[in-house]
Amino acid sequence: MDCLGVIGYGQMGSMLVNGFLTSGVLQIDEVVVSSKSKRSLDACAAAWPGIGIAATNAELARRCRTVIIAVRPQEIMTVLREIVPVMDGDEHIVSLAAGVGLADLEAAFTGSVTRVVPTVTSAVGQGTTLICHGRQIGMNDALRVEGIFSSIGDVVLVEEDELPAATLLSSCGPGLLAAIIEELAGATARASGLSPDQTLVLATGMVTATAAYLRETGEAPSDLIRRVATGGGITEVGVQELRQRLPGVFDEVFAAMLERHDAMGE
Ligand SMILES: NC(=O)c1ccc[n+]([C@@H]2O[C@H](COP(=O)([O-])OP(=O)(O)OC[C@H]3O[C@@H](n4cnc5c(N)ncnc54)[C@H](OP(=O)(O)O)[C@@H]3O)[C@@H](O)[C@H]2O)c1
Ligand code: PRO
Repeated sequence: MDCLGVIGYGQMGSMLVNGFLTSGVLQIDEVVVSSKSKRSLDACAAAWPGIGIAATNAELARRCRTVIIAVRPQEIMTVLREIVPVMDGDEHIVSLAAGVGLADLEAAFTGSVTRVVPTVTSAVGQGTTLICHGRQIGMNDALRVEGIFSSIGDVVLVEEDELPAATLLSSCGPGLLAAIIEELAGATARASGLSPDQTLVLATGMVTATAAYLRETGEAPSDLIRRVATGGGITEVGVQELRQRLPGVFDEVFAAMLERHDAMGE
């Protein structure tokens, strides 16, 4: 059987195992997991009775043709040094490590390699997984991985030089937006008698509805702003403030994050 292995049962590893098994794209006897700690492996075995548990990363690599490496970028080369010697070379390695380039991955493993950048929102079946295949990828491996990740949300293929900024938007974005929602809800609570819990419900409802409106109508954000901001009314004051300050803030935020992204692979 062509098993899929997940090395690292942390935030992403556990989210992917849950997503693939819940969606039904993979069956329980098609998935094998390894992780550093017994605690994570016990949590996995408890959540998914019958799932394959490998005692070592090398054992997982011997059992699986497709191997997703979901450890932190600083740890991926150690993992590759453990698994590559026991592999035949016709397997497919899928790296989630942000900032670790195909050149480094392909230097460690000369077979099929793919970089995948998932997003935490796939836990609720929403959001976009970015995929960038390496030079040695075959059609079957490419389609298999794209199909598996399609089961937990949208999939977009990107070139490697597009990956850093796209990662910031698709994958770091939920964290950025959560920080903005926190501020919107906090400002509302401070300016009203509403509790933080109440304003958080209002804020998440408004953000979800706004994204749905833009997606469903196809209107540009500037069109929506024109609809909301009645001339001489309230919204235009706020939008004017934000338009003055936000481009600079976001350029600075992106510059800092891109610098960190590029340093992750070092
Ligand atoms: N979080 C995101 O939203 C996100 C999005 C896109 C890409 N990524 C990428 O996904 C990767 C994982 O991120 P994460 O947020 O899931 O990190 P995380 O929660 O820290 O999980 C990393 C896991 O790796 C395991 N691990 C560490 N060394 C290992 C080894 N030698 N062998 C086997 N397992 C090992 C740890 O295992 P134990 O728990 O057993 O100690 C831990 O559970 C990173 O490369 C990150 O860049 C993350
Ligand atoms: N989460 C990982 C990080 O913050 C990679 C993209 C999203 O490093």
